[in-house]
Amino acid sequence: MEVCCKKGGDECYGVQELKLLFEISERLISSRELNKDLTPILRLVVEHLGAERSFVTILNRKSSRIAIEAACGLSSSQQARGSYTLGEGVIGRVIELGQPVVISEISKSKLFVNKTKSELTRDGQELSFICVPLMEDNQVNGALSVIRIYNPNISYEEDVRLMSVVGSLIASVAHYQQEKLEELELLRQRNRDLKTQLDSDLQPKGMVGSSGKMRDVYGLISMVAPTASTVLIRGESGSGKELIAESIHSNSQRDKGPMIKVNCSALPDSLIESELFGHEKGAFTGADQKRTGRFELAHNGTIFLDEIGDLPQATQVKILRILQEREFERLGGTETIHVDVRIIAATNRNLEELIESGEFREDLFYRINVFPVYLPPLRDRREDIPLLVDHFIEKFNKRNDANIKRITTTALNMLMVYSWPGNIRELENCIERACILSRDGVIHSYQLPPTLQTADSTNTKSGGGLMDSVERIEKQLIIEALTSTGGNITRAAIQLKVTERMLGTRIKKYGIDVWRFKQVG
Ligand SMILES: Nc1ncnc2c1ncn2[C@@H]1O[C@H](COP(=O)(O)OP(=O)(O)OP(=O)(O)O)[C@@H](O)[C@H]1O
Repeated sequence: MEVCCKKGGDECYGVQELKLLFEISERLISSRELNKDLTPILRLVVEHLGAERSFVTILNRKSSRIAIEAACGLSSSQQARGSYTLGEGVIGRVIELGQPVVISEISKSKLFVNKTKSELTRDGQELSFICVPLMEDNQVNGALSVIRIYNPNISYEEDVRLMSVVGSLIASVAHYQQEKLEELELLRQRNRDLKTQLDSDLQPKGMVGSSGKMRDVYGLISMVAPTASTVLIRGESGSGKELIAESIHSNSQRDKGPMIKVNCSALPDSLIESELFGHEKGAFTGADQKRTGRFELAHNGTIFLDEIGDLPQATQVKILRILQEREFERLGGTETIHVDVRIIAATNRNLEELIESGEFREDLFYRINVFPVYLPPLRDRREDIPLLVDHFIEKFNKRNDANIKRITTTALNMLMVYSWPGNIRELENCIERACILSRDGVIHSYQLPPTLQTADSTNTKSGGGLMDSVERIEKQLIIEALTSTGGNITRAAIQLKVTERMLGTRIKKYGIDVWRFKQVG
């Protein structure tokens, strides 16, 4: 096949052209992000044509604005300035009319608006501007432009022809990628909407935490709440069992009915039955009036039996009967009382072990263990800590009419590494205390309780004396200042209101590695 050969030399122009187009199409086909991959393609065009610069402008159909998408030979500020309206300047006109335009000497042209504020001549030589439309399906989506040194002996026809081919390659891939991106963005948006809807549907009111483990719990709650099933909530003390019970009740069909709470471990054995089932007048010494028990009070609602593992054996039998037959008698009474009550039980004890040791009835266990919900301890869902901290700060700000704005990174880090044996209750107390201690609207690490001030979390050896505590606080303050100033000793010293020299001495004394705080990039 004979290739159109306009120039002589080692390699004829037609073969070079084909090579260029082949390389450009290969790059375009394998491109994943066109705007990133366009610059090397423009570089190839610039090199091939011996040009100065080249850039691609894209028309945004919604705003009718034209902006530079990628460039070779333009600085980022020049690129940012390259914004046109339809019909404005050469580029605006090419895109509006869908026709190529060539300006042989741009310094003499009125049409060339030079929005990018680039040089109009190069070393005293005139520059030419060649601009072709990017067409796809008879629609103009943008333009490909090249600026090269003016040479009256070169025909621009060749350049326009080559650039039109490159332009149509870019346009078809851009169009395809644009469609794919729009489709992907649409799917992402739909996914986000569904997720938000699902999260807000599932997350019970007043419950904070979006960790995977908590989302599983929310899922279980949303499934079991509308049913009449007995629920057993298991989890360590302070992990939020009562909150879960409340949300099961408020999301059930009994939400208009009462929610009665009984802490089975708080009542002595002698009182528990009278508390739960009530008593008739004269049932025992001191029972000078009839009393309605909690089960009766919970009629048409929910009863929450907290710490069910602490119930005495005799009471366990009566609860079993209620679960099976929904009936009981008051202490000292003969009348059988029927109730419509949903039971939610909770425990932080190992019921299986209690069954083994004979302290808990196996038949009752199977009756209450219909739908167990296991609440993970806080140390297993540390990602919820920042959200919980914000939640509690807001809660205490409201309650105390205070204005605590934030917690320092060091303090938050200490909360993140602590093991939280008392779970969310302990975290809540810890934040309440720190909010009271804070004097500058910020929670600092030294305002956290001593249990958190361990060698592990502060990286200091713990000691018991006053001087040890002072040193620990001093070190923490220095670390916080270095963290907030990105390791800038001058600014850290100003923040701490000490001289740089004094700060330097302390940094040395505590062996603080300042480089650790330097911001990268
Ligand atoms: N997910 C949560 N979001 C916000 N606050 C929570 C959450 N979980 C628990 N809390 C708060 O933590 C405290 C302890 O929670 P709760 O009383 O429900 O724990 P518990 O497991 O029932 O404790 P115990 O076993 O000691 O009875 C409460 O003040 C509660 O409001």
